Amino acid sequence: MSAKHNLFGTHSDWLSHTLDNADAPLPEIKTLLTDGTRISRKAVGVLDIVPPAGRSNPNAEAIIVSAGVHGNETAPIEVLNGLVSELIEGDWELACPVLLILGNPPAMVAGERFMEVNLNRLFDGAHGRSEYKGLAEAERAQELEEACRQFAMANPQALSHYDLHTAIRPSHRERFALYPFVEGRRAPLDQCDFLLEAEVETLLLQHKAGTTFSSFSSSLLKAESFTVELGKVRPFGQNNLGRFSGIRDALRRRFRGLSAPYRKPPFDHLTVFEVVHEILNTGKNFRFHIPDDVANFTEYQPGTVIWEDDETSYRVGHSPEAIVFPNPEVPIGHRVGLIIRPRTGSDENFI
Ligand SMILES: O=C(O)CCC(=O)N[C@@H](CCC(=O)O)C(=O)O
Ligand SMILES: [Zn+2]
Repeated sequence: MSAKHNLFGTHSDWLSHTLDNADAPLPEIKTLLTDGTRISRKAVGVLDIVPPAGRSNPNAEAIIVSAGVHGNETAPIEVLNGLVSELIEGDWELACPVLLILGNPPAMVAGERFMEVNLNRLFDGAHGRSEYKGLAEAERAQELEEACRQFAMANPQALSHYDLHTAIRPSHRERFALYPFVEGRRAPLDQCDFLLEAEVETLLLQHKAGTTFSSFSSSLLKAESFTVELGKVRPFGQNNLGRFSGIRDALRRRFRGLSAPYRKPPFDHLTVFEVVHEILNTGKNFRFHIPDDVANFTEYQPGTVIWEDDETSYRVGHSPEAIVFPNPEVPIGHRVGLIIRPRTGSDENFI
């Protein structure tokens, strides 16, 4: 079934339509696929897709998947675009409502992480702060929050959100997920199974709520949300998509409402770390003592000074700690990196 539809104008697919209309305030447009699946393009890069009434949703769920919240993290964008093309071509049938998002189209066109301000620091209402007034990324954060809210209200099933990224630095662990902090929350077994199915074998437990997209959906929409890091930042067309087949196949399986496959080695258990410290650029003569290009999960021994400023410093505690996302080139108040250590006493079945 090759569906005739008007979603992408003259463009061959969702991604080329999004890139070509990156700055356009397009009105909502709806279409019906030949199998009765309804697709609404809510805004540029935002597709709300609902299976036909009466089709069973065996996992009783609704799913939000976002990519391109950072414009230069292109592989997950290509993965999501491929899944949309498959669905529209009728290669498989959708079982559950999905909201698919390409987060920052102007930054995708520019091949940049962001244009004026990091979109992934503007959620959970942070877009309303006076310093972000009038910035396109603040408006986009608000638009995405609203699209997610409407989707969650229209679909009261169990909600999951996967915000797909790739990392700036190399990494000793190629794929890892971050689980936003919500008081008392523990990652359910079926979410751990999904991460392993996607070949994500490492989980980082955040220690406090933040203003990322996954933190917003987790705390405000009560979704099971994860930021998922799937490899390294590369420009469009330069990704080895073979390295992203895990997430592609796992998402397709979920979209089709199939049950999870059994865990298979080497992806049969998650290694869990907890965030123990968030490094912020304090602006008070802030000095970062980690080289710029160090790989994620590089370990530091007890006593190592990680950063200092004119008032305070951070030193590794009694056991080794590792760095994730080292990046001192951020504005004052923004995250320079996360300090993590292996979680002790984790329960294999219920993290
Ligand atoms: O590689 C890097 O330094 C950044 C990769 C990235 O964009 N990571 C996300 C993580 C969001 C979270 O903490 O959930 C980000 O920094 O926004
Ligand atoms: Zn990112």
